Amino acid sequence: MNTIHPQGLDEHVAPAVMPPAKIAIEHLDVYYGNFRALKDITLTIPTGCVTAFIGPSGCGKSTLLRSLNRMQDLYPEQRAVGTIRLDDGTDILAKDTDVTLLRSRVGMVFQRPTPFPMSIYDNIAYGVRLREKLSKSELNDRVEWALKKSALWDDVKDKLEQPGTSLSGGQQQRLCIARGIAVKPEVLLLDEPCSALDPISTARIEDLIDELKKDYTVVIVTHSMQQAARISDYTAFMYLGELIEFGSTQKIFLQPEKKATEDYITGRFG
Ligand SMILES: Nc1ncnc2c1ncn2[C@@H]1O[C@H](COP(=O)(O)OP(=O)(O)OP(=O)(O)O)[C@@H](O)[C@H]1O
Repeated sequence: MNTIHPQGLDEHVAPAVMPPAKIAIEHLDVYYGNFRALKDITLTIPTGCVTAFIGPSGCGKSTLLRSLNRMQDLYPEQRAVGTIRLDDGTDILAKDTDVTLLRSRVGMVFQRPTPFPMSIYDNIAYGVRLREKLSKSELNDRVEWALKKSALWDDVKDKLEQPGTSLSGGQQQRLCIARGIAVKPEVLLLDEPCSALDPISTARIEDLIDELKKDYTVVIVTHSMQQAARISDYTAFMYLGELIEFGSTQKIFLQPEKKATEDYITGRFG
């Protein structure tokens, strides 16, 4: 089979047995008005791994990612139908599920860095204050912890009162990741987190994702197959709203079972 062997692929050998599901998606359809953007998706997201969603533009990667913390709720014309369960049995799409609590368990970082219009410190502390009653020193510790985890502490420790928007693009994205992990989510959803970044900032975020999977389950949408190969343990290939193939990243890149996957991986379309 004619496949490519991207750099970094060898470093990510998925466990021989797939870890238990952190999130189990069953028969998921998502609609924008009458348009069915996701078609009968069934997929498990393994615990403590990085799972990448890849596929050509418009195939439904972001739609699938956004359904994992019910972003569709924010738009009346969008509708998700099916079942998505967390490992403790929480039915993510159920009407009576507490969406605020869900989003603190399943956090999201967007494509473009979106610091809040407040200080670096408050960008991190804001979500924590909403959810937990911490003393000032506990809050300071949490802010420091999140900034250290996001490899940003050394850059900002002397200017925590400056606006988040005063940072560079790459630093702002690390700030958004710090904000995401400060509330201690179980799952971190990353929607093309490097698309607005230069190669050096991208490399730092990729290193960070590698670190984060020690504590979190990470799901990432990426346009870059090289990036998927470098950082993910499992890969889901999507096409026209369907899940075509899911497996270890090694297998998807080196021995895809479906012709469409092979064609995409080898650059014949997309
Ligand atoms: N707000 C919306 N209203 C109507 N249709 C939408 C909306 N957002 C996405 N779609 C459609 O749903 C389908 C899936 O879009 P989605 O953004 O999930 O794809 P994607 O794979 O993430 O694409 P890209 O790689 O370009 O970001 C596409 O056909 C898109 O046109």
